[in-house]
Amino acid sequence: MDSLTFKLMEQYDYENLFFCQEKSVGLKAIIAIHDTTLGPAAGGTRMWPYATEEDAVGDALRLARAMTYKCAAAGMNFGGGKCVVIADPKRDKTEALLRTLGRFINRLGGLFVTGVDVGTTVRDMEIMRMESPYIVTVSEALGGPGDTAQTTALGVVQGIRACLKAIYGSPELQGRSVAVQGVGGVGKDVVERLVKAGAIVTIADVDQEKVASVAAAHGVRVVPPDEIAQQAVDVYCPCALGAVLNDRSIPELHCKIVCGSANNQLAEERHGDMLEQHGILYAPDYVVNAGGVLAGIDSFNPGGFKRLRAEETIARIYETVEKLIALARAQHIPTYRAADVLAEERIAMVRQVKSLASGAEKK
Ligand SMILES: NC(=O)c1ccc[n+]([C@@H]2O[C@H](COP(=O)([O-])OP(=O)(O)OC[C@H]3O[C@@H](n4cnc5c(N)ncnc54)[C@H](O)[C@@H]3O)[C@@H](O)[C@H]2O)c1
Repeated sequence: MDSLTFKLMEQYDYENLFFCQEKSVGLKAIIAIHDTTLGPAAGGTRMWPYATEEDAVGDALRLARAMTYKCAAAGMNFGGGKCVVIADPKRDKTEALLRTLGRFINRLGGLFVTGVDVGTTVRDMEIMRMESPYIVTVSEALGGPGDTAQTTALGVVQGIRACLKAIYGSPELQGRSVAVQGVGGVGKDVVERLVKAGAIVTIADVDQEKVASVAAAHGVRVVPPDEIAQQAVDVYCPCALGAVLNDRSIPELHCKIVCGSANNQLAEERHGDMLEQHGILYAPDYVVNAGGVLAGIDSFNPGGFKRLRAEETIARIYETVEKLIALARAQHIPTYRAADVLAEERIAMVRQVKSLASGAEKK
């Protein structure tokens, strides 16, 4: 009889689930590999004090599958994976734990490549990198992109431009109004790019120090955190939390476009349909926030990470968003669904190409 774990894996056709354990350093980690049709599985390493093992397995599987779609839609030759470490990043993180995890990842021989996620930092990746070359978001000095907030911000702004083109016929930011929720790593850089391009920006953050520093640097308007989503603007740009698009918030939105970096913005998939019914164009989060992963993956190109080359690739998020909006319009489906269709079609195409090529090799 199948175990619960196999049932979970069968649900979305996962390839592998690796459990990594080393009692002497307090390491308990799970690496989920969803689909490697396009190439090795890419995904961050998350450290979180999960209440139960089931929660950790569930998170690893869910996040690995999301990475398959993110990589496929972004045109990467990588599949989806994720590593979760069951630990409290404030209390349990040690060099020994990180290096041991690095060794486990190395043992997979490149099946899984990883970088920073919730609860881990560039410095942690540099420690893991001592044990494995398959750790990517290290500093530029070590051949990686370093902090990926700026590259993620570039992708978000490209997404905003593509949406503006679809709604107003021009991608110009000059004179367009944008409400940015959260001015942390990504949001701060989004604001800088928007202001430079002549947009009228309003910001909010629960951290008053961050708000004050961004407002002073760019002269943007500040509103309280609970008012940012309701601003009458062209674009609402969530760069803080997930699930901000829900039954309560959507009827209160006064924007034409939602495009931001926050992960899992739709509380449920049906909220993507609800946005459509309200006449709001939604740029799927996993498409527009792929800049960080694209930067990390660039490290595998000849000569290691090159900022200019990575930025050129990230700038193509504009074309991806354009393409998925066109598909959504042609097939009368919401944009979140169109993004999934794009990703699924690309995986199916590569699967077919690979089967043709292996057929040719046999001849
Ligand atoms: N950093 C990346 O490369 C990257 C890549 C992909 C996706 N993302 C996602 O983008 C989002 C932002 O990432 P980040 O790296 O800038 O994180 P961050 O922690 O640096 O910034 C988040 C900011 O949101 C603020 N915030 C929290 N709750 C808020 C609220 N209710 N209202 C307003 N502001 C609030 C925080 O104070 C913080 O300043 C996250 O959802 C993250 O998962 C980030």
